[in-house]
Amino acid sequence: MEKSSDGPGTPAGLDESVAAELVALRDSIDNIDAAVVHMLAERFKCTQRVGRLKADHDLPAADPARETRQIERLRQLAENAKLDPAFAEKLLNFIIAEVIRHHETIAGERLGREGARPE
Ligand SMILES: O=C(O)C(=O)C[C@]1(C(=O)O)C=C[C@@H](O)C=C1
Repeated sequence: MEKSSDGPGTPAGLDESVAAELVALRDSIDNIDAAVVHMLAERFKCTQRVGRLKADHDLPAADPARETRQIERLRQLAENAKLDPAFAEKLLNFIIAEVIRHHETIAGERLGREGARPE
């Protein structure tokens, strides 16, 4: 049987059909990862606008009631999609924590500019 000895990232000595399947699966993973990055970039564009809106109107960075609804909704979506709901919740919390950090930075920058402004 033919053995694959090269190919980027495929172990030497791997059966060719196995190597081909691995490459095909990794192609799909790369496409999915690219989609995730683009989706996240779009989400952060939205949340940066939310952050500016909140800073302009003196609203708190975090909205725990909204987060509770998002987590409930995402857990349900995950369950329907056969994805571990606990993982979905952890991922959303991770993203939201970063968003809140951005909101706080924006609010801090606004405050800094106001403080520097002559009365
Ligand atoms: O919807 C908001 O108020 C946001 O600031 C966005 C967002 C989110 O990333 O989804 C982030 C922080 C809030 O606690 C809730 C939700």
